Amino acid sequence: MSQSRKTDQSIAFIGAGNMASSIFGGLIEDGWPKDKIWATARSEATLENVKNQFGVQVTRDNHQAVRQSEMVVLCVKPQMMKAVLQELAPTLKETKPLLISVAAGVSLDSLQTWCGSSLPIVRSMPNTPSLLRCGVSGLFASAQVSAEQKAITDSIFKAVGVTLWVDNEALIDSVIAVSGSGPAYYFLFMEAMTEMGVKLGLDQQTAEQLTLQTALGAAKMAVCSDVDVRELRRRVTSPGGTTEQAIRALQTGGLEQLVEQAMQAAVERAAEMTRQLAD
Ligand SMILES: NC(=O)C1=CN([C@@H]2O[C@H](COP(=O)(O)OP(=O)(O)OC[C@H]3O[C@@H](n4cnc5c(N)ncnc54)[C@H](OP(=O)(O)O)[C@@H]3O)[C@@H](O)[C@H]2O)C=CC1
Ligand SMILES: O=C(O)[C@@H]1CCC=N1
Repeated sequence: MSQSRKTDQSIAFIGAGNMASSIFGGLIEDGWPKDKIWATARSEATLENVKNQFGVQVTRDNHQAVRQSEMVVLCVKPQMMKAVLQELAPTLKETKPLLISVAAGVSLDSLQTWCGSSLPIVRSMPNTPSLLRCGVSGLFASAQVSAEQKAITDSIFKAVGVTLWVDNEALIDSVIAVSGSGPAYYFLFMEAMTEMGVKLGLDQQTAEQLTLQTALGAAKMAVCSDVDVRELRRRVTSPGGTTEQAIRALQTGGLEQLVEQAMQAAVERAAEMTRQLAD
């Protein structure tokens, strides 16, 4: 269990979808007591699923969850955030919890305005591998967040992976482009490799297993090795061999430029959402 965490504190997740369940699933794996985790959602179906799968406390009443908790993790869609916070404002004013938002494209200024009182707020950008405690989260704290609250926030996200603090809020959009959205880029690559494996005559299951185990092995090597990924790639690429031809096809097809365009598009969308959602 993580050392700096105060296990007597309760934590409320407002929204119990993909990201919230990835985080509280990881927290439970890390030994966080289930009875100190609250999750809310709109539908009974979501709450029932979450209760059955994770055994956390559930309610459709956001106020009830917030009243029970010292920390509130906001895990609704960016477009829902304003309505949720404005509705919760009186309770937040009364209980003054630490707020942690996971939403892409919602600024600290907007969050502060919508909750109607000056609260300590952390913006986080985790990713879904948090469910397996293999996540990575970028974090940025508002000026009101104390050193102790920063340490607790850090321990929450460390329970589900690696944490990195950025010193400028705008960099959260860069974190989104790299690691928040990043798992989807790799999944797309895996989809394409599996599909081509099938076209090359392998059955679906074999193609998929070869692809996934290769992705896992490559990621593990990249993380564990003491040489960089360029060198790891060089070691696979025998001069005059097969990999050289495959890499040449990827590079002449514009892979690097495509990655740049994709990540730029993610950053631009985050900035656009920030402008659209602010008022
Ligand atoms: N998915 C990802 O990889 C990442 C997502 N994020 C951020 O996480 C946030 C959530 O995304 P994600 O988990 O994918 O979305 P989901 O749609 O999976 O989850 C949203 C949840 O919010 C609940 N909800 C909606 N309205 C309310 C309300 N008024 N009160 C309480 N709960 C409510 C929904 O309830 P119900 O189930 O009943 O509809 C649902 O459980 C977003 O802001 C996103 O930017 C950040 C990093 C990565
Ligand atoms: O696609 C999104 O907007 C969210 C944020 C990062 C990953 N999913």
